[in-house]
Amino acid sequence: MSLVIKGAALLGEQACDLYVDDSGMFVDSALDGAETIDADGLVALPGLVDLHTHLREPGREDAETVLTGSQAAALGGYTAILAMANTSPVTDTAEAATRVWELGREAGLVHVEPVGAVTRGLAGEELAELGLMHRSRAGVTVFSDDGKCVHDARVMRRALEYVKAFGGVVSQHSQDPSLAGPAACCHEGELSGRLGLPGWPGIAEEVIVARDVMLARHTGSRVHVAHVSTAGSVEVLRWAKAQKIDVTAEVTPHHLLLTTDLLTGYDPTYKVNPPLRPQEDVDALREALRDGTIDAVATDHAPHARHDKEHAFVDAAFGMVGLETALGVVRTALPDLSWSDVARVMSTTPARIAGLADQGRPLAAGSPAHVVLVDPDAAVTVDRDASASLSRNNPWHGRGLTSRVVHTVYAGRVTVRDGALA
Ligand SMILES: NC(=O)N[C@@H](CC(=O)O)C(=O)O
Repeated sequence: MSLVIKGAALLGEQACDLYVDDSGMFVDSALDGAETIDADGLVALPGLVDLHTHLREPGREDAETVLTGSQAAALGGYTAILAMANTSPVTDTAEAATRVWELGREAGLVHVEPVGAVTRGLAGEELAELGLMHRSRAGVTVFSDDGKCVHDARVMRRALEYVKAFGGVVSQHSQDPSLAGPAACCHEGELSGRLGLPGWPGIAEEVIVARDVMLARHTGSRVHVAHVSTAGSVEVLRWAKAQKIDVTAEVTPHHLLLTTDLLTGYDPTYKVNPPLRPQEDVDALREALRDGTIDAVATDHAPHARHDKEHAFVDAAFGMVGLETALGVVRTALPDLSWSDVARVMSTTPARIAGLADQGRPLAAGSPAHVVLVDPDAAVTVDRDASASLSRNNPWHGRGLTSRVVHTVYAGRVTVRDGALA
């Protein structure tokens, strides 16, 4: 079915019409019998790309499946997501990666790109089948033990050397386990002491970021820093970029807006890894995203079933859902960010980091038609029960956010129409 998208403001600038042919490509003129989408007053951006999504299939289909995660992604304006490897079983073989890729194609709502584990079983010891995963139909190029840090420097070095051969990248969960162990659950500071919660100090992140930057320089390979959360990590990244070291970084929407004082009520909804930090860190992260020190926004969408989250704070699972709210949170946290900068940090750059040549492309003839149409001024009150995700661990419930995803088009197919799954 061909499409005409009428009157959308491209990247918030001049309004024009976009034409899509029945093969899902943008073309120069309207085709006969095309469906019309009225986009008057809406901003058009290239479909969003998420470098960091946890789908729970296989293993925990009660918390999320590839289909429900894809639905949540489409509702959030995404046309591609990278599915993290910490499923059960772990995505550490070519077969496992291919299966996730196939499930994504069957769901058909966004491109689902499997992330391969760096080490077998995420155990941090032996490298997983990196080359076989890359050569599989899934064509894995991003590798991560996310949820766990590749803490052994020798293993990290070998992984970087290995993936360099085929242009892969290692996305690191930076958490030195000797500085922030398994019990650490709250930013270490005056508040963690007062609440009696085991602290997760910023330095546990920063020492790994610093080490990995040096390993990237030494190997000439590519490191991506997942969910940066501290001002100290930003300083290291700023230095590394000035040295032209091949390192990129992402920040989550929640680390751009929420702070550690939310933990005073011991509500596990706010338990996340890395933890929420003080306002000084939030300010540094915003500044780093504006000036390009941090390259991308990635959701770290981490759905959890109620019975894994509703526990005493120390025992509850880490994580928050975020696909459906990411754009609104970014707009609320950084209202001065231009639409072309939003497109850069939520689509173009993440697509480049993940090597997704079909995504994050200009909205122009010759590109695949992946587009999100946003009402820039809408005020939305988040309702966790109106979500497509199977999980309800939503820290934005009841909060007001600016801007609303109205329509999403993936490969020329309308996946979201008027804010609902098409
Ligand atoms: N980000 C989170 O808080 N949780 C992640 C894994 C992790 O990074 O701990 C998850 O898989 O639930």
